[in-house]
Amino acid sequence: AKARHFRWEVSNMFWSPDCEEKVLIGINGQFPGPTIRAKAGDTIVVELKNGLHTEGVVIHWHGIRQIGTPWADGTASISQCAINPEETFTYRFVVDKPGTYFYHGHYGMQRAAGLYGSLIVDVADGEEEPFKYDGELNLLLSDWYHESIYTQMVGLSSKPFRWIGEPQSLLINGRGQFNCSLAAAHTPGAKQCAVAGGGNRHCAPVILPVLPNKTYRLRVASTTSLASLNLAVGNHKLTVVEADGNYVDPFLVDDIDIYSGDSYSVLLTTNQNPSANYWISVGVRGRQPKTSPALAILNYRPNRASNLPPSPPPPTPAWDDFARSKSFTHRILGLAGNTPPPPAKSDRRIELLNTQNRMDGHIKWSINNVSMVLPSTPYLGSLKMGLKSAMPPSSESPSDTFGRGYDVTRPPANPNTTAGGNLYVIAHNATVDVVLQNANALARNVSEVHPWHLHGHDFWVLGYGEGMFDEKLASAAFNLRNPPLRNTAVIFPYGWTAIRFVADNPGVWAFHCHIEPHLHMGMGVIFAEAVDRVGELPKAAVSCGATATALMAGNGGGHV
Ligand SMILES: O=C1O[C@H]([C@@H](O)CO)C(O)=C1O
Repeated sequence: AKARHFRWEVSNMFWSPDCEEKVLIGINGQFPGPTIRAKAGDTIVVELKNGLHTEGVVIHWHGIRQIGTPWADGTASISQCAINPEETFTYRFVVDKPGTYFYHGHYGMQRAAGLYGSLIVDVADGEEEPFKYDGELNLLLSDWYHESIYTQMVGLSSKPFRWIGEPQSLLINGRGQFNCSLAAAHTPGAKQCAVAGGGNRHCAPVILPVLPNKTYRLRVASTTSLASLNLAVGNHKLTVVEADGNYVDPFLVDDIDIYSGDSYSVLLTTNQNPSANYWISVGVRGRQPKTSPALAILNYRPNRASNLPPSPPPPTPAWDDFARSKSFTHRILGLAGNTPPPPAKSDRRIELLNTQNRMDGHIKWSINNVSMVLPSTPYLGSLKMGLKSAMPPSSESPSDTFGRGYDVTRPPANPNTTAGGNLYVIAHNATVDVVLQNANALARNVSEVHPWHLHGHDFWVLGYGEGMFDEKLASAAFNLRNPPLRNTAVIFPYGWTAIRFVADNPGVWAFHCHIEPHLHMGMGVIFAEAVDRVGELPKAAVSCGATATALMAGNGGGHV
């Protein structure tokens, strides 16, 4: 294992991800940010300079558990103080497990401003993947808005509420096509996009060169702000082998659904007519699509990349065919002999009702009727140093359950909600079940998809169900034999999802809907786990707010 050093500077820059020029957040002049490639067991060291001039920044290493380094998780207000303009913070952490990961901003809505990139961990020397392939291709998927994140955030907290709407473009490796289609020949009324991006290097479509009769590992991750996606490759089937940095029991599909926060590896064999190229198409699912699919070209060499595929791009399944989405999701299972089974019993069950609510004329998302707000002093420091005053309003223990009388099939009878910290204190090494219960939103006959992401852990997905969670029926149906390990799990409209994790990683960890505006509107909770066991905190992680004041007064108590 070795240490891999990176020196990065985050800055705003002009960029044209879909050929329309906007300002986004890049790293070292690149968008998406540089790809980190490492081997399992390596230590990653990123010296991150904030070149944004007027706002803080942090970076979260999505899917990396940060075992023993909770201060490097990169969550503002939770694991560290945001890095001030012109200052540098050093992230140092071990990537202990091979897999397909990514990193992204976790302060305000900076992820949606383009602050993201890929993080790929190969097996350690001498180890082997449980499948074979000849080559590898990487696709980082995102969605893109033409309004700035500042306009979006003001809208979300305005009275009346202004929703961000659907994205203008979908991006593959940061490249999209707005107002035109690469496949205009097959898309009535569409204007043909220039194949090379009309000379604009930012939006030239992604070309993936392959050789015939080989097997490729396609790594796919989604860091969308809102969109749930579906990816298909014309004429080719896909074998799913990895989800969120964990191997799965391989299964063959025509296409994959991918929610924000998910990552997959799929194997693709180039066994089609070698004289043609093929489309890779990424479209919207789960919400009424108003965004054109993003297209990339699977380029069978030695064909020219500019030879557009002769057949139409594979269609995205109907956005509201949830039965199809569920059957895909239910097929994801742990790999026998590789994925450890979950503990047979849990010590605690936390049931979280997800509702859309009103608060003083604003629209919010609430968990057990409390909409999450974050404190000005990050939790990891304030809890470690015992500073109660640093907590957000009404951070008294939130509830482990919600009233079973709640009707999840209808808009809330009383939509009023309050703000709070949603801070759950979890005992060291406890086995915890979390049941995420979906419900009807404010509008009638609307219940949305929410992908929930847990920091600091992988969890087993024990099961999915429809309607109100029923303890007796559900726990009998839990899959304790071969559930998949993941870090992100979706709740389907009007349904519930049950997960299990072991609290074996002291720290303060966010657990939240990965849809950027939903988190911004309060859709999350915090798990504070055995903070007394956390090692000495780097000073830079606590040099703000009440922890800075305590340190100046000499009350650090040896915690930093
Ligand atoms: O949080 C959301 O708000 C809107 C809508 O519910 C209210 O305008 C929407 O589609 C969301 O996902």
